[in-house]
Amino acid sequence: MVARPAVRVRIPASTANLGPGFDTLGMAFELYSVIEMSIAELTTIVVEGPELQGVPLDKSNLLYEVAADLFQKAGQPAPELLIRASSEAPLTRGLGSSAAAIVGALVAANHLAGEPFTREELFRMATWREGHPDNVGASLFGGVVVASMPEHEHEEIPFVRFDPPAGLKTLAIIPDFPLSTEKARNVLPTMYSKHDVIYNVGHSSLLVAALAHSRLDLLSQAMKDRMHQPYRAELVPGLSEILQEATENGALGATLSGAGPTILCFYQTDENCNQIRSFVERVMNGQGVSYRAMQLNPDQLGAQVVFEERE
Ligand SMILES: Nc1ncnc2c1ncn2[C@@H]1O[C@H](COP(=O)(O)OP(=O)(O)OP(=O)(O)O)[C@@H](O)[C@H]1O
Ligand SMILES: N[C@@H](CCO)C(=O)O
Repeated sequence: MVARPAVRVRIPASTANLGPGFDTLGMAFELYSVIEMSIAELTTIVVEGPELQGVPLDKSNLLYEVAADLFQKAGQPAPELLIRASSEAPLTRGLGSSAAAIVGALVAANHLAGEPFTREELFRMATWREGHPDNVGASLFGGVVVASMPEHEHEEIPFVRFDPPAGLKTLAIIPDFPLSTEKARNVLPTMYSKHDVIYNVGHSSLLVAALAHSRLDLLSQAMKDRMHQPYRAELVPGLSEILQEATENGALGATLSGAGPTILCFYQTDENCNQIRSFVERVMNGQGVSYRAMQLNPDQLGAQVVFEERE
């Protein structure tokens, strides 16, 4: 039998922005996608579980496109691939599913291609594919990642990764309706006032310092944002009320996760968590929105090759 290298990659889901750090801040969660990839005679894409139903199963699939592109960038012809994918994270909910898919396809294809690219180069490719470095940075490196977009595609993505504060817990409120990132970006203004820009620079800077130094007491102030959440509130029933009142109901801070519609509340104790759950239930029932609530732990490892074999 012909030896066919196969690789299995586990990739964490992520949140982006954390309030004011629009397109810049990301944090990874122990909520995983798994991608298996091997060279094949004919391209076949298999998806497992409920979350990935409906994605294309031909070469227009994001995973295949990203993998084929990596082989070409490495100077190798794009091979036929057998790809098997599953995801614990729902798609189009603000938990970085597209970023996890891009990162997973790059790590897997890079492995099959003989590791021609470093992790930093994969980060650069993932960032330009996704359009911003926040979710892809967190999925690739784990923990909290602060990164900014350079002007030119050939430049490295400057970033800092650090561990999330010990004891920081997250309750994700995941509405049952999808919201594409494209739609949630289209409601944003093209210009901002000097006042709002200064406001966000201040809050985002404070937030990074607070997370890096475990100053959880500062989160309620530092997570305030004027760049995207006020505009996206019209797309996410209950968001305004939760952002305004979460800290009076047990949360350290609250934020729209990425482009939404998931909302995250950070907290410390089980008692706080129960208080937040009751509060969110009142708000969402009042809005007639069905949702699920999920406790998420931070992921510290990022994308990992977990298994490699030869048939
Ligand atoms: N495993 C996958 N295989 C193929 N396509 C995928 C996969 N995961 C995500 N996608 C594509 O990414 C799209 C979702 O991307 P989108 O940016 O709208 O949402 P998200 O990444 O889940 O949320 P956010 O960017 O706000 O965190 C899906 O509709 C699908 O086209
Ligand atoms: N920073 C991005 C994350 C979603 O991809 C946004 O908020 O639009």
